[in-house]
Amino acid sequence: MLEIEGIELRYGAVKAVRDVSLRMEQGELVTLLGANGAGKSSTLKSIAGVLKPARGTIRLDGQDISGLSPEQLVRRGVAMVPETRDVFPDLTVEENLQLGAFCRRRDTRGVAASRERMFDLFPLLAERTRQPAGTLSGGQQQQLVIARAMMSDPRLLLLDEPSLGLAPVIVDRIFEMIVELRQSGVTILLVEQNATKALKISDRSYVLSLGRVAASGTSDDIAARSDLKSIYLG
Ligand SMILES: Nc1ncnc2c1ncn2[C@@H]1O[C@H](COP(=O)(O)OP(=O)(O)OP(=O)(O)O)[C@@H](O)[C@H]1O
Repeated sequence: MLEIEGIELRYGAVKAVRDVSLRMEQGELVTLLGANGAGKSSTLKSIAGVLKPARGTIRLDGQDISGLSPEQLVRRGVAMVPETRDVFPDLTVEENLQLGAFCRRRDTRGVAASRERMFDLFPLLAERTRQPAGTLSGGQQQQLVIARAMMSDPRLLLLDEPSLGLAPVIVDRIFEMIVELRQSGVTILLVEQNATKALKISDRSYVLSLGRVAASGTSDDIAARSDLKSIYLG
């Protein structure tokens, strides 16, 4: 479904990613691990069209998508939940969710079905539809940004550090929700500092170091390699 070949990503003179290649099959849950600054977020941003590769290609279903805008990519089924977890604080939970469906406004039935699906998965949001999103707790806001991304009915969901800064009990719930989303058929690329938990729920993993792939394999194999821990734990 997704093939990244030899991408280089830059912020001006800074090379954030030097040479990353990765592949994902439809329905897989893949984790990207790496210390701070390894290039994980930049890789996600390039798939979502936020950062254009200076070199290399990104293909979705065999088509080169490296020049497309974030909006074009949402229409092609790619949604990203950035690390910044930014809700629209003055808008209600309901309004935040509806904004996630901006690219399928005419599909009223489909949007209503997605909304019901998200309320099943995130019952806390169903109880708070009229509440301004800025008044939700951190864990609730994380649920809202995942649900908002899911309102575009993506086939590929990019999740950047969904557990960051949350209490352990909430982190467990977020991980359960990721597993439920995956079971519903969404392909997921997950960036996580919480390596132990991420390796437990994912099929395969890539370990990034200084903008390159240092190792890749099944998550069980990566978890068993003690030599990699110092690389991804920093
Ligand atoms: N907006 C930016 N401008 C300049 N340099 C940046 C910018 N964003 C990231 N970088 C640099 O690019 C490199 C890779 O950053 P990136 O955020 O992709 O890493 P990461 O693995 O996601 O780390 P973290 O967990 O800290 O987010 C780092 O050296 C970082 O300082």
